[in-house]
Amino acid sequence: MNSSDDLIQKCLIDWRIKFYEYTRFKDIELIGEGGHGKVYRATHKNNEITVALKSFKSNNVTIKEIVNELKLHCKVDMHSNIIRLHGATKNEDQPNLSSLNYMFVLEYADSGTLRSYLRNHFNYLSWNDKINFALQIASAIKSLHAEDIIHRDLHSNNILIHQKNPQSFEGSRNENRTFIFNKKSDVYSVGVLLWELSSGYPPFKDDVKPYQLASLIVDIKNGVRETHIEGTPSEYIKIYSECWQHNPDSRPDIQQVFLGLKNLITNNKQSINRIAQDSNTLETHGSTRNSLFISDSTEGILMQNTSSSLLN
Ligand SMILES: Nc1ncnc2c1ncn2[C@@H]1O[C@H](COP(=O)(O)OP(=O)(O)OP(=O)(O)O)[C@@H](O)[C@H]1O
Repeated sequence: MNSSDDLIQKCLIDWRIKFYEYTRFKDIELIGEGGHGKVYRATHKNNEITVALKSFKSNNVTIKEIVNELKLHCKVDMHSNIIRLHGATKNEDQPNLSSLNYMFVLEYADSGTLRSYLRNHFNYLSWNDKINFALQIASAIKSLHAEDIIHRDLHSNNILIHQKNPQSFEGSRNENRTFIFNKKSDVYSVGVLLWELSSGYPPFKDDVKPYQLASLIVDIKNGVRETHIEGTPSEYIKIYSECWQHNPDSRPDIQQVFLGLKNLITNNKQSINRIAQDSNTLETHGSTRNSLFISDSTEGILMQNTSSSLLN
């Protein structure tokens, strides 16, 4: 055992993180790769639960960063919209590698990233679904900020969908970034995500050819923003426009964003009830009305971890 092993093992003990024997996993299959290393899907032999195993490339990540990421996961592990850390494992099949053959054992999200989900399913989403997704994102960031954790890298490829519920899953590991990030930077990113939920695609998607990138960045710094998508509820526009204000001090905090979205859902439900009542009244007078403009699927937030309704 080397000193890196010692550090990780100490962290597992201190933070009461469960260790799983690597041999207890079967059907291990590569499903993705990010800056830090590869991600595999696997099934635990005892209980048939599917998990994600996240590995680390020794060149790209330091032990300190891995230990920090473990601690971050532990701090926010209670939130249903943040991918749960089940524990850690170690791939002993590769004894020549450094201790970075440790892997995280994570909750598995079954429906890909938010960006790909929007690409494939946008036309099937009601406004209620979109606001519901927005609320879940705000709720996850609210719980990070409550622990004074800043995400710093929030975008639709960092949010995974599990049975239709978005789970924001990555605390940022990059401590050496040049930019200074604060909670209001996350709020800006939430504003951009809310716009993406209204459009189905990331901002300025047609303007980001390499030769246009530099001028686009200057434009954005000068306050240029995407145009609103027709049909977007005005209260929703107000929320994301406040989030992406140029001056960070003018942006709301995440709690305010969360409450704004929650009110929007409550108001929509009241509209639905009103329409349903109108509809009943009309039916008793011999006419029919099929005009529910928002499907009532907000239970997704309440029914986390059930097969029909959950949100990375
Ligand atoms: N818990 C998970 N469940 C299902 N798929 C996952 C999970 N974690 C990661 N993936 C898949 O693996 C891909 C890469 O994940 P990773 O965490 O490396 O993303 P990244 O944010 O691009 O990387 P980094 O944070 O290192 O820059 C994801 O885009 C996703 O498709």
